[in-house]
Amino acid sequence: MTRDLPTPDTPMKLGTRGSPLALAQAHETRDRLAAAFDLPQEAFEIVVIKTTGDRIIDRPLKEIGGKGLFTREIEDAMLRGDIDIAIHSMKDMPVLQPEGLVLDTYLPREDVRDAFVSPHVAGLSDLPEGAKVGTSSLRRKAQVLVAYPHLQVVEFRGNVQTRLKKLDDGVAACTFLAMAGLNRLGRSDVATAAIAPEEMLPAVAQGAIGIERRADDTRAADMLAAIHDTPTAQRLAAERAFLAALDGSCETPIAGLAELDGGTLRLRGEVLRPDGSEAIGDDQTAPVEDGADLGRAMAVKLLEQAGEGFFDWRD
Ligand SMILES: NCc1[nH]cc(CCC(=O)O)c1CC(=O)O
Repeated sequence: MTRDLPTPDTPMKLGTRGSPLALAQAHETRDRLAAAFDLPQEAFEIVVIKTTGDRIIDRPLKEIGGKGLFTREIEDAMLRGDIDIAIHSMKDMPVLQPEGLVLDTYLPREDVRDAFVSPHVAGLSDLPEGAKVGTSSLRRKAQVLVAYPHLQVVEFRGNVQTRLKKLDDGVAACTFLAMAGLNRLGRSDVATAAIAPEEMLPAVAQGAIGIERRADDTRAADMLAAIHDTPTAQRLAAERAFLAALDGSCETPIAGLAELDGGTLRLRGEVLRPDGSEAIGDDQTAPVEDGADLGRAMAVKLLEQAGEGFFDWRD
């Protein structure tokens, strides 16, 4: 493969969205590849692709197309050959990829927890009746309302700076951000507190970076194998099987977290009514090689418990 390695004249093209977090993730990927193959940074070119999801920032995501909104255009660029690989937050990735593309390389996972962010209080339990919680995440909204039905949830989008400004302006009393994103941006100072998974189970694949390639690109496959993190892959196999079996494509609040202890995988999963009136969870272990089966079985069990109409809602 050595003869095929990228050079500054023929760089490998890394496709990414242009947000500060997306760029930090692309830089991390470039640095890991450069180190693994002893190549200069110039052997990699970071190509920013503007997506519809990035352009429309004033409407709720579910109105403009939901999942895939931030990834489809990047995948099209890769299928055209404009880029060689694409770097994604796995949390935002649909469970199935388009024909001709493969998504099976993961970098070591960051902190999986959600951060509580507030200029006013230390935690959700300190907020008074009717206080506004800003989030555009259906999962976080439902989780907040299940535990704190006296709070009010308001739509909240934008990057870290925008959200902090909104908090300053009093649009909401607090918000949530993934610890992983804050850490990767070097902004863990923004977090008032990291929320334990027992209190707010994170989104499936939160904190994980995935790298997608064309199925027939053997050089990309060989190069990505050198920076792949197997424990992250084992955890995501269980979480994403859980999500897929729940049909996570629909606008459903779902949380899931797999953790490893030696050869044993522990999976916690949760489904919530979108209005936050009910949550159903499960917590099971299995040998790590059975993670995907565990995820599917847990989904089936929770769907059975939830029953008809659990996910129906009007907003
Ligand atoms: N949906 C947006 C998104 N996708 C990934 C992250 C954070 C990084 C991660 O979870 O890997 C975020 C922002 C957030 O939830 O704060």
